[in-house]
Amino acid sequence: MAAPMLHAVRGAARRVPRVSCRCLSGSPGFLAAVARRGLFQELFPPEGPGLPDLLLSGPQTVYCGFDPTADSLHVGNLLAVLGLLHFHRAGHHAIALIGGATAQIGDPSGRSLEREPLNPETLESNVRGVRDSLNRVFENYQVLHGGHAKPGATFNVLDNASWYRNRQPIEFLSSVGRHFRMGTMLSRHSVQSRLKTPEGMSLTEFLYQMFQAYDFYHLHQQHGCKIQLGGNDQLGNLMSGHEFIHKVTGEDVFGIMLPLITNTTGDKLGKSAGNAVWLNRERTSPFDFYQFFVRQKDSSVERFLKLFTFLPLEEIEKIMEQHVKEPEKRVPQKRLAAEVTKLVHGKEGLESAKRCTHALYHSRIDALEAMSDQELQELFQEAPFTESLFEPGTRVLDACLAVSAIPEGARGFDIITRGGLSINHQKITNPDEILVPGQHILKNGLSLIKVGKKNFYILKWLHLI
Ligand SMILES: Nc1ncnc2c1ncn2[C@@H]1O[C@H](COP(=O)(O)OP(=O)(O)OP(=O)(O)O)[C@@H](O)[C@H]1O
Ligand SMILES: N[C@@H](Cc1ccc(O)cc1)C(=O)O
Repeated sequence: MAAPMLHAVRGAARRVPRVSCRCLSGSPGFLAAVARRGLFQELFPPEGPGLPDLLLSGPQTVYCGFDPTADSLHVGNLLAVLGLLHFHRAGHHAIALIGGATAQIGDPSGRSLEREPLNPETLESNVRGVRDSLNRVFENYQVLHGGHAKPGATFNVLDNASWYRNRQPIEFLSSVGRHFRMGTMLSRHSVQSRLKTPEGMSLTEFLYQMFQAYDFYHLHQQHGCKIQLGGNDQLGNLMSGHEFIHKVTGEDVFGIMLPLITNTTGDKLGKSAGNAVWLNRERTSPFDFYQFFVRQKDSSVERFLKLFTFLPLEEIEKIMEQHVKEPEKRVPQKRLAAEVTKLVHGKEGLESAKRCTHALYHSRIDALEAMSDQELQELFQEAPFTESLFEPGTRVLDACLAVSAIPEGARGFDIITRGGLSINHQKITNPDEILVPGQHILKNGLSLIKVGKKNFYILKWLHLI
């Protein structure tokens, strides 16, 4: 069936101020509460009866898009997912939109170079990975915080490839493209900054804003969606959606910008900067994920507790008061890490992260013994993993040679006698010592061999009696 022609509503083509954001903390109710956490930073457009009134009028539909340009979401994107979950808690309908179509175009916002095109297999596996990130975070949120959500709220994951699949380019350009003005599109920051570079910008990327605007329109028509969330690099795209929808329906829709999470050098955490902390275990293990938050500086931990957790602000205040008295305990960092790891990897993921922390930093044998093969490989990513048949009478020296932890001959022998070796966190100085199950070999069949300060080797013994 042909898509209906879109007509501009008479008198609706008004000009929207180019940069018109304002702080939300003065707004009433739910918006103010989330703005106080620092999560909802700015609103677009600021004038008119506005978003606060719309939210008071009943449950609304809100969306945020994620382009599957990698096979997992990351910590920067998590903030946008949390924005959606705050809406869900307040009884609204949240849509996480996977940009299966827009990822093939590539958003120029915040990028100095055009993205490489994605081949169909990579795209398919990225869509799967992003869907997995979104579903897992939502399932964990349901288990941990679902009891606080107002009844009736929904959370859906959609893919914009589903509404572009059967569109014809000529029909699309003639019905949608004619509502976009070149001057306005050219004025976007994402376009201006790229036009100044020697490579310039392709038509494909230039048109990205039209597709994101059309997504908003589609969700507005099909799901009554009037609110779009995005990091503050998305302002231009949100404005395009607002202008387009206003032109063809005469209705007002809203954009809410979230702050961008940056690293210590001020770069946006994400795929493009190559510094992403991923939400999928295959890319960042629960242990590394947990440690990322444990390592946060005192200067950012309070802000992160407000942004990345659902802890009430009063509780965060108390945690910070305790921190002033006992900073060495790093209570806020540990609480932050525990809350976010639970949300992303579930309770089991948090337990795994803690087991790995105890095994690595506190030399705890019981933690090492309880670790699965997957955890071991995640924790000692660089460590060679060797499987070997156990034979009674095997010496420490034989085990070390089997995993090439020491060189053959006198040099290897010396490393052990001079105290450079430990097995399962116990120092061993006699190369001829016989391996004893229960001591050198843990119940899970493991010997963790360490040479020097940080060279780990994992030896998994098979056929232990
Ligand atoms: N570091 C970040 N802090 C806050 N929001 C972020 C961050 N990174 C991405 N987002 C937001 O997540 C949403 C989805 O972004 P997208 O899928 O394009 O990822 P991205 O990391 O921005 O990609 P890239 O780094 O390749 O530009 C957008 O609203 C974007 O603004
Ligand atoms: N343009 C967004 C992702 C997105 C895709 C489609 C949308 O409809 C909305 C947002 C980004 O790159 O961060």
